Amino acid sequence: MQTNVLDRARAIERPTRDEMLQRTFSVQQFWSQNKDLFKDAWKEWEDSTGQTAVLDSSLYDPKLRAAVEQAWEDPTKEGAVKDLWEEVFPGVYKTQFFDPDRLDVLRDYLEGVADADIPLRPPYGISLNRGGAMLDERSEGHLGAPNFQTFYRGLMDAYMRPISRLLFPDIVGYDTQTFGFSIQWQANADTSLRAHTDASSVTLNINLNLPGEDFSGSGVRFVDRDTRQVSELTFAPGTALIHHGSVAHESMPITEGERSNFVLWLYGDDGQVPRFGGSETKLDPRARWSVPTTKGDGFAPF
Ligand SMILES: O=C(O)CCC(=O)C(=O)O
Ligand SMILES: [Fe+2]
Repeated sequence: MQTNVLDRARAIERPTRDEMLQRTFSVQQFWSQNKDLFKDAWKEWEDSTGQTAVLDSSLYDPKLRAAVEQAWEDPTKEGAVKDLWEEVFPGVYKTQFFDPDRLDVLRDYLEGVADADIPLRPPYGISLNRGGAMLDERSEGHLGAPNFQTFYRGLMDAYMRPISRLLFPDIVGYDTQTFGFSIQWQANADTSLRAHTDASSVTLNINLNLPGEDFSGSGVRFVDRDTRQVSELTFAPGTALIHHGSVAHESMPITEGERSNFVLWLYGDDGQVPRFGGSETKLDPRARWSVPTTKGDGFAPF
């Protein structure tokens, strides 16, 4: 009997939590063998469910969006983008990234994604985050819905890369490749993450909590390698932190409620990241506000 790809994807037997936690070879095989099926299923899901939520630029904070759009039109005005970021710890900047009043659109969409019941691969980097999903098309089991992928691409190309180049000039040239995942911290489930650095040039960490969707704990503690200064930073709905992947950080335990974030990475071809204390390329603003022609290399850090 002929069944459609969506039904086939939904019916497929999935790896157990235990297998995922143990990272058995069969789990890896599951994602690689069903790659094309899941890709087709996401397309069919989007077409057949008449997804009405449109993920577009209206999700961004209006001030950030206006400044970024102006910089794309006239890169000499990029200073207005930089001015929106506050250095809240040495080498860590914060801004209002998404509009808190529009976040429900994104969250409703992500709920629809979960309800689609197409297998999604949780990030198993430093520790398995069972409520999260891989976002970049380089990752097997990623959120492959075309509408989401268009939004994600715009976020990386139109926002993250030029902003990163502006705040961290040394990452220029180490920014061709994109990677991303969502995470969810929840009391009594996945609650924290030990101190680590990211294998990225730059990490953009955006909070997706809705206004009033409160949580306790779950700050991110940063450590300055020169001074050993330690600060715990907290997220309000739609705010983002951006930092070199080399800045050590640790997610403190969540004790109440939930916290959802997008964690987005840039790095160079072959996983290259800038050398600490390396030289900075002087870039013409026009070069900063551009998209590299290099293709994704298909390599996934985890
Ligand atoms: O808890 C956070 O928001 C940070 C997560 C993080 O550092 C990571 O997933 O690499
Ligand atoms: Fe991290």
